[in-house]
Amino acid sequence: MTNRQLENYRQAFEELNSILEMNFEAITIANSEGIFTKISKSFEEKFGITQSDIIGQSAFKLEKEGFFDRSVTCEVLKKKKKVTIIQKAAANKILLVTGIPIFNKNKEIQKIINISKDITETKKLESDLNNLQIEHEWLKQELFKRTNDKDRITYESVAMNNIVTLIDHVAKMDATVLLLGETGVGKGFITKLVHEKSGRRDGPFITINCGAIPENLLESELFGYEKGSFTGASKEGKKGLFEMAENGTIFLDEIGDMPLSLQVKLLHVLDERKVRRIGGFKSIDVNARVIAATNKNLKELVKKGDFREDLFYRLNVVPITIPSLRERKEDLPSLINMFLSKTNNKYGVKKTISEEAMRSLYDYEYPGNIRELQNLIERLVITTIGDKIEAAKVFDIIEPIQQKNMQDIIPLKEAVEQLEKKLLLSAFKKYKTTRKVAEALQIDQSTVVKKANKFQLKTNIAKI
Ligand SMILES: Nc1ncnc2c1ncn2[C@@H]1O[C@H](COP(=O)(O)OP(=O)(O)OP(=O)(O)O)[C@@H](O)[C@H]1O
Repeated sequence: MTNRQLENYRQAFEELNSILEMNFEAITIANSEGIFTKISKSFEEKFGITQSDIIGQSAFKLEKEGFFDRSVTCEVLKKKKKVTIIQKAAANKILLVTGIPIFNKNKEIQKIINISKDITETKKLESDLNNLQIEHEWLKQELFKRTNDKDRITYESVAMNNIVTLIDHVAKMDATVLLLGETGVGKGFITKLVHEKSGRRDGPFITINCGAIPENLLESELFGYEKGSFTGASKEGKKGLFEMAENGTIFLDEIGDMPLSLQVKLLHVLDERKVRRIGGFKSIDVNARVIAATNKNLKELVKKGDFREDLFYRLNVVPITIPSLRERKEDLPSLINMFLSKTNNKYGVKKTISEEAMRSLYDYEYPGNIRELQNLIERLVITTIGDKIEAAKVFDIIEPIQQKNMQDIIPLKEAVEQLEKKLLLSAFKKYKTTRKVAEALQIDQSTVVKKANKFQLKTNIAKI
């Protein structure tokens, strides 16, 4: 080698070293066996890895030991070409590494130069952006749902969640639904939901309270009449509600109060899917989904002969029992907040509820269920002078109601059952398990389970 060649090599070596000393790129160099021979100063500084950690070490060994999750040097040696990968390295760093093979004249890999860029921050930003995009999408959907469904169903309880799941499923089928439950639990509300979730949502939603209308009027309302069919009938005749509900849903509220004579007619309409107006001879096709509701025990009415058994089975295709508010107190806080915000909006005020007031609202039994809660919140908002509804105000309203309820004369058996149910509820709230409840009430555990089932207490009963 001439002096000049030697000098050229020395200069090239110095140039390479000064590149490696520069602070902008993190570089490592490995030989044809994947052993690291050099690392740049910036590599040391950026990733806190010292020469002694890596020089003389095999990339294969470091990969195996988990020094980094995958090695670009190994991949270049395998693929024999330039490779770019994302690598998880020490100190939770994420690196974008490009490995460039340097070939000798026999086209064998002589060295591999790896250039690493720290993209930890970029990756984090990318993941944050991704999360934000998901959140944004969710919020958009939620906003859409809320603006398109102003009277959204509010619940937290497992019992109501099961009902909503069932409704989602049943709504799409055209089956008759029978809603059962105490007054004010939301039977009408749920019926509307079934209609809105069904394929009939663009059709009419017709409601009739079968208990509030005199028998002869109810008949003409439901089935319509032909002109001149009775004194006082309009000259043109009138369409009945079944006809008006064409392609939609008809909600027969308080079905338990429907007079027996009309029950026969209703059964006929349900069986034949045809209706005949009063005074008419023509049968008119009926294409309406029927949803019925009652707060009465239909089986008892059947036993007493007040409700037709065949109609009961005809309606009881999909029975859904909505539990009372007492049995799903988990729903109370969100219902209270929802009614509070609705009432605030209605009256243009911004009342809040103190924690203690919230607790007293929670402890109340709500014989009138959600309707009573709704009215109670409205009364509280209207009668509270300041901005905060306090417990004293709640008691002002609740206590007289409670006293009134106590004064009601009801059959002794019913009163005893009410007390039993109340006791069981309080005991479950406190003791959680049937064993402890049985101990506290000094009865058998099997009696506790039997009574909890009888009263449909949807407590998460742990049978221990
Ligand atoms: N889960 C709910 N979320 C929000 N509002 C509800 C809910 N359930 C019921 N409501 C509201 O409570 C009130 C009473 O409900 P609804 O009239 O449907 O009860 P009901 O069981 O049909 O009563 P009744 O047997 O006396 O006819 C309504 O104003 C309804 O909008």
